Amino acid sequence: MAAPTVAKVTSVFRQKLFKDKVALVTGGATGIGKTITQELLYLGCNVMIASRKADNLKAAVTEIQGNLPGCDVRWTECNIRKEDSVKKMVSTTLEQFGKIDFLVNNGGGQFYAPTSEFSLKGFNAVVETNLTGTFLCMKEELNQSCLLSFMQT
Ligand SMILES: CCCCC/C=C/C(=O)SCCNC(=O)CCNC(=O)[C@H](O)C(C)(C)COP(=O)(O)OP(=O)(O)OC[C@H]1O[C@@H](n2cnc3c(N)ncnc32)[C@H](O)[C@@H]1OP(=O)(O)O
Ligand SMILES: NC(=O)C1=CN([C@@H]2O[C@H](COP(=O)(O)OP(=O)(O)OC[C@H]3O[C@@H](n4cnc5c(N)ncnc54)[C@H](OP(=O)(O)O)[C@@H]3O)[C@@H](O)[C@H]2O)C=CC1
Repeated sequence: MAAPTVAKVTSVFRQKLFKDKVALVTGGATGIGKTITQELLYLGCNVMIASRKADNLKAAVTEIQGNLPGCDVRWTECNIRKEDSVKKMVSTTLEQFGKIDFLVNNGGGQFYAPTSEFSLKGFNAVVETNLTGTFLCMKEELNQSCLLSFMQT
């Protein structure tokens, strides 16, 4: 007897619950963001993933398309710390998909170090990414389109 096929992507929610919705996921090429992206695709969303590293984004799109054949996942480069880059990310997504229903503010991170050894430049990089970057994404989404925003950082 053949071994049962194990689904690579599943959800506790009904498949196609978000049919034809559009989601924009920052940091969607890696880690938690990639997992969120795949669940949204499984639920029927079309998804734009965005972050700084084009190589990561391209590799993620290829991997995800292998896991979920026929899904519509695309990528665009963006540094969420830069306002012009965020504006371009949002306008590119709207040009390609026509709307944005969900914004997932997943892009971000931190350095692991004792406070005594943490440089001000490093601290500022974390604040500019997690706080300012998330603010810029939410502001631009609200100005150009978005209905719902999920905070994570
Ligand atoms: C503490 C428990 C938390 C548990 C919950 C959270 C878990 C997680 O977040 S899991 C991991 C998430 N992923 C990451 O953190 C991935 C890496 N993070 C990023 O890429 C973030 O965007 C970033 C904001 C943390 C980094 O931004 P980025 O602009 O890419 O940073 P730079 O490389 O340009 O560095 C800026 C500046 O900071 C200096 N620096 C490097 N390491 C440290 C350190 N340990 N402490 C202080 N400062 C550090 C770095 O040297 C740069 O300065 P210059 O070298 O003078 O340019
Ligand atoms: N793992 C954990 O235990 C926890 C994680 N978190 C948060 O969840 C989120 C995802 O973390 P995780 O999946 O673990 O880590 P990852 O490092 O895999 O994900 C971080 C993502 O953020 C992107 N990113 C970082 N800086 C920028 C930027 N300036 N502009 C655009 N994108 C950026 C990275 O892409 P690129 O480098 O290509 O820009 C990367 O894809 C982060 O915000 C993290 O702080 C929160 C609590 C716990």
